[in-house]
Amino acid sequence: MATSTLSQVYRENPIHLHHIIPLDFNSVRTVPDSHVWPKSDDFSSDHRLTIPTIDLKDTDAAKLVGQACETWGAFQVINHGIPLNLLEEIESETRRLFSLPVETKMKALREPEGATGYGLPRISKFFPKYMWHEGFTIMDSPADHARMLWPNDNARFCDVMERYQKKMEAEAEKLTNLILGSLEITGEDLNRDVGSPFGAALQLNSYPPCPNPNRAMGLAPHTDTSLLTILHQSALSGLQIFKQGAGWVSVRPIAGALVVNVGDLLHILSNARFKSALHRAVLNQEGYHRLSEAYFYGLPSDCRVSPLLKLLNSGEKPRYRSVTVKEYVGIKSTNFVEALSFIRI
Ligand SMILES: O=C(O)CCC(=O)C(=O)O
Ligand SMILES: [Fe+2]
Repeated sequence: MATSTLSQVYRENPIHLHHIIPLDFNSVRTVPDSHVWPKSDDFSSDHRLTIPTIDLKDTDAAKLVGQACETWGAFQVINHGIPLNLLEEIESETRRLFSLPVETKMKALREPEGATGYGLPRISKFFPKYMWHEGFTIMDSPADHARMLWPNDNARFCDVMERYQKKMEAEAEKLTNLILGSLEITGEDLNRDVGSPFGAALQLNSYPPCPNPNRAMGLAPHTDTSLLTILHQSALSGLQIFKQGAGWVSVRPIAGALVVNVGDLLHILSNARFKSALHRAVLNQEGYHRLSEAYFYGLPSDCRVSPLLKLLNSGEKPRYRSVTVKEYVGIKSTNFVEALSFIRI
């Protein structure tokens, strides 16, 4: 297998254990002070505005995804070709994992310098308060951690995760070609500039029922360090995208749809034509357990990214200097949402 994009870099940027171990969410009746976020933050989003939903069978799909990436940095897709029963399977295996007793989940805890396994979101270290979130990260095969969770009964989990990653890889490649196609850039142009193959990670997210969802944060605002991210969310709203001039906008769950968002790497390659979407997840108000599965489609750590040659040849001035993925992930792991401005020309 190709080296995973992030695993080497994470090894060089270890995280302290207290930023890895999630709370035992079942054992608390009130939100502990460590998890209370400032009241001033408004978690609601009551306007009707939302990201576009694009039918991939539409003959105009390339144009529509291009527009959505320019104006929102995110959109939903239907008729994407991922079988509905696979979406149901990934959700039910995600639920099975997070429903395990906390002592069992702790057996698969991510190592301080590791990239995969159970734990808090990596972005926790940037915030003074903890998030109401537990996650499980997979790169390539989940077998090692799955064996710690289910010593004798992990075949189904591994099978679903592996099939899902394969389908997502093909879907992500198709979407990347469609998005770049809207700029008349082909897969070959991309390969010439950045090389291949791609690197990826699958992140399972769990937002347990919260005694006071208005004072706790599911997943704090961030952009993804991917080319693009494909997210499947359970039938509960929670994901919000920040839109300049409008504020936080909710992404309504549509049964069978997938959410796609532009990550920082595509932002750089497109010379900021496509915007990496600032997004967050708020908690369910009715006390339901929300789940999501995010597939990060990125580039291996030694790839060099800069605005694509074809754009520059057409007269655009580069807005970002060239960086390796490894270097960019390092910049992001210290500067977080400011990372792009550190490489701006
Ligand atoms: O759960 C969600 O809706 C968002 C997840 C997300 O942004 C992520 O995993 O990076
Ligand atoms: Fe994200």
